[in-house]
Amino acid sequence: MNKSYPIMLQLNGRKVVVSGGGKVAERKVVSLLDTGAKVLVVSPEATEKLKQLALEGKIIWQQRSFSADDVSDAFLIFAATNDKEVNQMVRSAASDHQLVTIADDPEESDFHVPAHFKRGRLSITVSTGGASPILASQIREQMEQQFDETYEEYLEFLFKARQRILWEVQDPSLKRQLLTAIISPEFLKSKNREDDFQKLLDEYSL
Ligand SMILES: C[C@@]1(CC(=O)O)c2cc3[nH]c(cc4nc(cc5[nH]c(cc(n2)[C@H]1CCC(=O)O)[C@@](C)(CC(=O)O)[C@@H]5CCC(=O)O)C(CC(=O)O)=C4CCC(=O)O)c(CCC(=O)O)c3CC(=O)O
Ligand SMILES: NC(=O)C1=CN([C@@H]2O[C@H](COP(=O)(O)OP(=O)(O)OC[C@H]3O[C@@H](n4cnc5c(N)ncnc54)[C@H](O)[C@@H]3O)[C@@H](O)[C@H]2O)C=CC1
Repeated sequence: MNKSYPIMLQLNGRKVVVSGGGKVAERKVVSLLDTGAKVLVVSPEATEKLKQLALEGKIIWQQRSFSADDVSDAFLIFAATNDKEVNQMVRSAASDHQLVTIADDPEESDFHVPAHFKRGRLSITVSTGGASPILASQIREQMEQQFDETYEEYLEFLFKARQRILWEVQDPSLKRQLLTAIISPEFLKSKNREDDFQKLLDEYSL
């Protein structure tokens, strides 16, 4: 049974330590870039991409082997070296309250990274609980087709329209009706969402 609990973490300003600088480390680091996390990569070698990110000041790369005190004030920790013993050393260096993921040991990890993508405020994540990362990746690709770029603007519209409904409508059932109406395919496809929304509000004299 999969007992894991899905959450969206706010990492802004938090320290995230990645041990290892290979392709797995790179994939995890790239997906951390827009979170505002302070990413420290500790690894004797790094991919070209990681080196470039370090040069641009987007991450810090310390070119050396992992040492236990690297994780002392980290919020999230990725053990992503190709050395099982080093990865276990990272696990042992962390305290119980720190969140650790070990690239080659899902059972001993506090969290897994799901396949994911964003369309503005919409975030879609897919987890197979370690059964098949490739299936997770494939489902993510299918979802990317279904929820294409148009969703970014649509979500902004929904956000603003919802705020207005919450402010202006007192009656709970009308509120629900309007909140449901704005997610209809007509609004998704409309070229004049704001006008259509205003017309809808006018119908109810709002
Ligand atoms: C448990 C988990 C822990 C974690 O890393 O968080 C984990 C573990 C392992 N992955 C392994 C292999 C591969 N992982 C990928 C790809 C991804 N792996 C990701 C997540 C996760 N991988 C977590 C579970 C997620 C879930 O199942 O829901 C994704 C979704 C997210 C990301 O990494 O950002 C990203 C796709 C991103 C995307 O496309 O969207 C590929 C495909 C490729 O590289 O193209 C392969 C090769 C094919 C294969 O082996 O299946 C191995 C064996 C290593 C070895 O052989 O030594 C282990 C260890 C083990 O299973 O023991
Ligand atoms: N969780 C996942 O998504 C996946 C996990 N894996 C597993 O992840 C691990 C890493 O895979 P890759 O990135 O492909 O390997 P890689 O060989 O490309 O990179 C390994 C990195 O670890 C670094 N390293 C080695 N010893 C170190 C030490 N003592 N301290 C700090 N860094 C050290 C190396 O310099 C190198 O940068 C493997 O154990 C593999 O089994 C592989 C594929 C996917």
